[in-house]
Amino acid sequence: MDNVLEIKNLHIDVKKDDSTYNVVKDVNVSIGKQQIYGIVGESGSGKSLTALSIMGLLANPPLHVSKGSIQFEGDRELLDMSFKEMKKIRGKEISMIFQEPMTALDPLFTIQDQLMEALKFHTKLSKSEMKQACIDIIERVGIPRPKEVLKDYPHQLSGGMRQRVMIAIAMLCNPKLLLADEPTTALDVTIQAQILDLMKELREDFETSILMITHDLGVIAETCQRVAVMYAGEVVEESDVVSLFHSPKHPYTKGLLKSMVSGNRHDDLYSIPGKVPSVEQMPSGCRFATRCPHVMDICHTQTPPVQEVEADHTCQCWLYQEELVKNG
Ligand SMILES: Nc1ncnc2c1ncn2[C@@H]1O[C@H](COP(=O)(O)OP(=O)(O)OP(=O)(O)O)[C@@H](O)[C@H]1O
Repeated sequence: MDNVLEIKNLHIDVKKDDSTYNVVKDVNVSIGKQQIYGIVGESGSGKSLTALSIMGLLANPPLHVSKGSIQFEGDRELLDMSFKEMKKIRGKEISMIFQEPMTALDPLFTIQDQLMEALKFHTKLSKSEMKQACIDIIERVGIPRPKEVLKDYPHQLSGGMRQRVMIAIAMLCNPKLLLADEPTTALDVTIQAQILDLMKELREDFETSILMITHDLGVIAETCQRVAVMYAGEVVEESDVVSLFHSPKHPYTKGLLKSMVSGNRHDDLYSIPGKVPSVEQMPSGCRFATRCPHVMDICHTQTPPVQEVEADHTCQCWLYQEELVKNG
């Protein structure tokens, strides 16, 4: 499968006071055409920063990409593009939707104004063609009474409808890649399922690839083909979704799965002990060592290499480097 996006060795640093800390380290992710690719991890694992760096929207300063490459459609290096070049790509070729549509939609403008703004910037359609495009996309994302809804302001719509509007704006120019950062977290469970179904339909209709960012393995199971598990700024495991759920390798992934299963059963709720380390207190060696039930001496001092543990399934953990561990 051809890739629409390839992130290679991405490093993001943050400046705090007079020091520089690493927040995203050596991330490698390849998203295939029309694939839904998931990034999963707890809060603070670097998921959003990875997505923002694709859009060229990292808050710089204090954040900056210190190393790596992000190639769009084979040979277009996003990290080398100027602000002006990225502005042309954002909303047209790569779109993004966020957790809380209320913060992304402008409360002072109608839904139609906000859709028109994107069309005016990215297309040369006439006014009547633009109006029709607005009606069509609103209808396509499953909003009833499109003509009336276009005259509404964001606060007049429910949370689920606002998220549909965000998706409509994102899909308006038929992007090749949609970045979805926790798109259903703020919604109740039934609406969550509807929005995920809508995204799966749109991927097929628009032939779009989707990067799904979530802390919820349920969302990954429901929508994605491949997945990267991120912890403290690193991808600790990467594979196709079936392999991850049936044969998880990294102790962190196993912990996430255990908390998901016990959460569904409503019995003793399991959570991984401890919390993601702050950037100032990042452990040397394996970043998960302080929380890992299988921790060994080497984990505290040396970063484990990324290893292919099964076909097309990688893991960054000393447990899978037995020979190295034995031989010191
Ligand atoms: N503007 C910023 N200034 C300083 N540090 C930041 C900034 N944004 C993020 N960070 C730090 O970078 C790390 C990764 O943040 P990021 O938002 O990517 O995590 P995340 O996995 O998306 O979590 P969440 O789901 O809570 O957004 C966190 O430790 C966070 O404190």
